[in-house]
Amino acid sequence: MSELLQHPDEMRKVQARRTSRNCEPSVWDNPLEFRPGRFPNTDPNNCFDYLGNKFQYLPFGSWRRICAGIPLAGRMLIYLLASFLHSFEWRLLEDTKVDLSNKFRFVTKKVTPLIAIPTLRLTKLELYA
Ligand code: HEM
Repeated sequence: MSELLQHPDEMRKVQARRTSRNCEPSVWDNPLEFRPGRFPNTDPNNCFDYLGNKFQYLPFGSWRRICAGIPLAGRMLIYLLASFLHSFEWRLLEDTKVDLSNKFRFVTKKVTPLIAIPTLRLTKLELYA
């Protein structure tokens, strides 16, 4: 990855150069590659913390209006995902190909919605209560 951008003026320049696919190779190493492992902040040298200090990655906003729910979201999202994976088998509709392309609007959305079908995998219905 190229050098980090930390100043708002630098970030504005980057935003101005952004392509319609919302990717910036000078900031992100191979930005179109699906590589979720680049985000977790387990490595102290990793710049991708989400606390609003690094302007190339602001999923919760920054500064005065930064998301008030970061601590809750940080804990709950993992729990929610783990519960979904633990409690259900997931499959796609027949002949579905996963399309990871996105459209950049106010929020980034998938071009093709992904329909995933859950089926129960726990042994007792009470466990879903
Ligand atoms: C993955 C989950 C979440 C994401 C990605 C997210 C993202 C954001 C973003 C981008 C903002 C706007 C920041 C700005 O204006 O600069 C925001 C604001 C806010 N979020 Fe979240 N949020 C999440 C979960 C939550 C949760 C769980 C809560 C509360 C339980 C919450 C409460 C708030 C509040 C109250 C604001 C307004 C803060 C203000 O304007 O002062 N968020 N969030």
